Amino acid sequence: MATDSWALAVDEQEAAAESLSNLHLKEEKIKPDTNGFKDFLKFFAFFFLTEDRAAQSLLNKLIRSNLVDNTNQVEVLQRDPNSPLYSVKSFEELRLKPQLLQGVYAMGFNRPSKIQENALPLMLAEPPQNLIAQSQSGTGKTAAFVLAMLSQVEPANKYPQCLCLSPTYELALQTGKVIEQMGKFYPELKLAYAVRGNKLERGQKISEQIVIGTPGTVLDWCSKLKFIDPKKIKVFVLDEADVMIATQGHQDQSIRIQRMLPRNCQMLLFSATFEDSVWKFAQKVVPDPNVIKLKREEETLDTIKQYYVLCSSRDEKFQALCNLYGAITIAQAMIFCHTRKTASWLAAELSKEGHQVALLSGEMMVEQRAAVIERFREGKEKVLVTTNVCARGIDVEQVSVVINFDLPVDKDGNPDNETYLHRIGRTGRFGKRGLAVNMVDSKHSMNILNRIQEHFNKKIERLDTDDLDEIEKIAN
Ligand SMILES: Nc1ncnc2c1ncn2[C@@H]1O[C@H](COP(=O)(O)OP(=O)(O)OP(=O)(O)O)[C@@H](O)[C@H]1O
Repeated sequence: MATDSWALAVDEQEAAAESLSNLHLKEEKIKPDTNGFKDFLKFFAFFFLTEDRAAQSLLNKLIRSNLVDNTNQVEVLQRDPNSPLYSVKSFEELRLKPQLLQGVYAMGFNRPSKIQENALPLMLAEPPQNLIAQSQSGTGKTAAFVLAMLSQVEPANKYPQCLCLSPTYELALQTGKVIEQMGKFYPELKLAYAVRGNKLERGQKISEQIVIGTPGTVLDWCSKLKFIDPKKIKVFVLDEADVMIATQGHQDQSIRIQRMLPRNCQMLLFSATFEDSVWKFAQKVVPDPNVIKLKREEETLDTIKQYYVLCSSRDEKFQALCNLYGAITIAQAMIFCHTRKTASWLAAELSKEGHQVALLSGEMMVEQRAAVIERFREGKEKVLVTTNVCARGIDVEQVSVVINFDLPVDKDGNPDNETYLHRIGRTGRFGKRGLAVNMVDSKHSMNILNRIQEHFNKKIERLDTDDLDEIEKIAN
């Protein structure tokens, strides 16, 4: 389970429990049905966990304007190991149609990203090859398959030839935007969205050459409503496979769509992660695949100075935080809390002290979260208080200090080392030095801190006034 999902689930459970206890106050005679409540929580957690993956993915897309750097090697497993392995260092080498090359350059792409170097020649080969590709979010997968689709379309044929599945309506719109941008100099090329709410007349046929949509609607359009003739599809893309299979029903619908396509249709599947379930699904929908993988860039703690501060209550932790701010100048800090209740309390207290504070938490709409992150990036706020929703995948270069107001724990109350790494990995990026301060307020949390130290085999020192000069240099 993704740890950020866990934090969301914590928040949702907290909210659910609260609203339920309010109900009990009003209707004292009604005894809670504890089993029913547990089922309700399970449903709640499941709903938010699956929703959360799609929301996180959308958030990443909204706040990202650049490629994510990755110096790891690309691993390529070819279907036919005897055929030469091609990779390209420039877009010209791909012999794209001039309108497309123009579109690529207009987007500001000078050269292919690491994953694109290998994926593009494979996807554009003659005959086109099937591909399963995995690389971390932001490494250029979307741009790669969009280019592949645009290259294979015959604009003169006024029927769907490329079909792309996305896990949600919002993600489909984002990919659609990339298609529109890249195909800007190709006016005869049209795109249709097969998403809920997009109602067409019965008996109508779609003339757009590219269709992007969610599995349920695409399935209806291909089978029941017959808006699309699946036998004419040349390229089938399954995007965000890891997010897709987290939603119930999407897996079956995708497989049913895939079964309707012609045998020689090119099948492409993309995913940011490759757990077993994704891999099994990928093999079901992509026959005879080539496989490309790019390992995630490892986060390390080498450039981060870690300290802890001993307190005895939440108020004392807050006081310690104020003392820290009083003692040193901190350029920009991210503060992590376990629940959104604590996060909003802390944000309010810090504001009262005169800090410019931004609050980011799970109940916000993705667009709102993206706007908060953008403002923080621009330096409009100097402190960002958040829960785990924000622990992953967000690059805010100027963050010099990360504060764990609450240490990260999993659902059983054990140290959550992965989340610790992701949280404090927000600082000390790109070779710069960073500072992490952990607030410890009980024997239990001291024990958690000790276990985190052991796990990473890195000493976390107690913060002492003698250290202030040293940490000021990092924090400012
Ligand atoms: N060759 C390139 N040169 C410069 N920028 C690029 C290149 N390819 C993609 N980008 C840009 O990098 C960002 C990330 O690319 P893209 O969205 O394709 O990644 P992704 O791997 O599909 O991410 P996600 O998994 O989140 O969908 C986008 O802003 C995109 O415009």
